[in-house]
Amino acid sequence: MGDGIQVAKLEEKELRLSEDEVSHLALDIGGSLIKMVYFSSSSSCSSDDQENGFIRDGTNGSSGNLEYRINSFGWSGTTVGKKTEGGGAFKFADLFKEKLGIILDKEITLPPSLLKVIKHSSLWKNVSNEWQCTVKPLPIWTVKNYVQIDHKDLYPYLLVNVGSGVSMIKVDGDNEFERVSGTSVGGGTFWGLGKLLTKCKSFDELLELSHQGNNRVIDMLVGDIYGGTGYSKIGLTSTTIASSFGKAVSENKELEDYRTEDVARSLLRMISNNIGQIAYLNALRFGLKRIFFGGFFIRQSDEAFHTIFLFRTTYSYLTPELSFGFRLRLPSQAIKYTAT
Ligand SMILES: Nc1ncnc2c1ncn2[C@@H]1O[C@H](COP(=O)(O)OP(=O)(O)OP(=O)(O)O)[C@@H](O)[C@H]1O
Ligand SMILES: CC(C)(CO)[C@@H](O)C(=O)NCCC(=O)O
Repeated sequence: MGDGIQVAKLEEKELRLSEDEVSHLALDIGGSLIKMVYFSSSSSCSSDDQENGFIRDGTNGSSGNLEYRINSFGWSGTTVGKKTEGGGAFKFADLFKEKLGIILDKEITLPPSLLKVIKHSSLWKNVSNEWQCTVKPLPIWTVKNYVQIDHKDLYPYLLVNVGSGVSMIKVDGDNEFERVSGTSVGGGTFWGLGKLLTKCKSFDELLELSHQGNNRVIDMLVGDIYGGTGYSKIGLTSTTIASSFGKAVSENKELEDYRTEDVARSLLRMISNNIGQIAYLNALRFGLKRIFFGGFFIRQSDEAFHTIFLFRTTYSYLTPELSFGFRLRLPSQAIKYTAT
């Protein structure tokens, strides 16, 4: 049996791997999450994964308590190929060496690894132009299409990696790229601020809460300012958010008086909108026609991605030629949202 790719769930449990089981190990130690992939000869993974050469789902523990995890790591292989990415590969290199006797082969995730992923043909190979489905419950963005990406017409594009923070990279060719922008208001902001505001214990809980909320309870909308008319003259709709959390200014309420669901929803919309806007402006800045979004923040949340896409639909009259909103969800396909 050939090598298989295993995705390990670190969770809160100790993970024990032996050299016999693992031929290669790769870690991506980010600001919020550790992603781990290992190649095993005793494979029980699906043929699909082996064929694609990608992991199906690599969400693992948070990187906050990595020191504890390294100390309790039962594996001490030295001959295994060990590849690490992300800022943590640098930060924790000494700890890996001291505690585990492992010298890390470091690579900065952004952008070389991600670029390889985008270029990799298997990412797009099952993509169909015809496939469509209805996205609920968001009436404006009702159609999403899987799209075929022409590899010969890939560049230039903007890569927006939404992790703890957000990096925006202009990619001009196979190995030609430049980090052109970023924002500290990203996935870590949603998780961190959301935790403080709602007392949620986990990201999943916070995300789930946000799906049940109504942002209009706290956000000030254009219609709240203009009333029924007038806003169309400045190219806005009554439901566009004029000011995130703006209603809280004039209402005589404390945080506890708002439903945590609504707080979480406003936060998600605020952060996603901001990312959409900055991505959009950077695409305009460099005349880029295509934007890819990656990172675990949008991977996990359709709502976040929809909100980013909404930004595009709101301002589509400005740049009709811009293809906005290709989502990277490994190993599945790119999804393009189309306004109806
Ligand atoms: N199960 C999850 N647990 C925690 N955060 C999650 C989860 N799923 C998605 N996220 C979101 O993904 C973000 C982390 O994304 P990602 O793993 O791409 O970045 P990172 O590599 O940790 O950070 P960076 O690249 O900025 O160093 C979190 O801040 C959170 O918003
Ligand atoms: C620091 C990184 C690159 C770590 O991946 C990321 O979290 C990021 O791009 N933060 C935003 C930094 C800024 O541009 O303000």
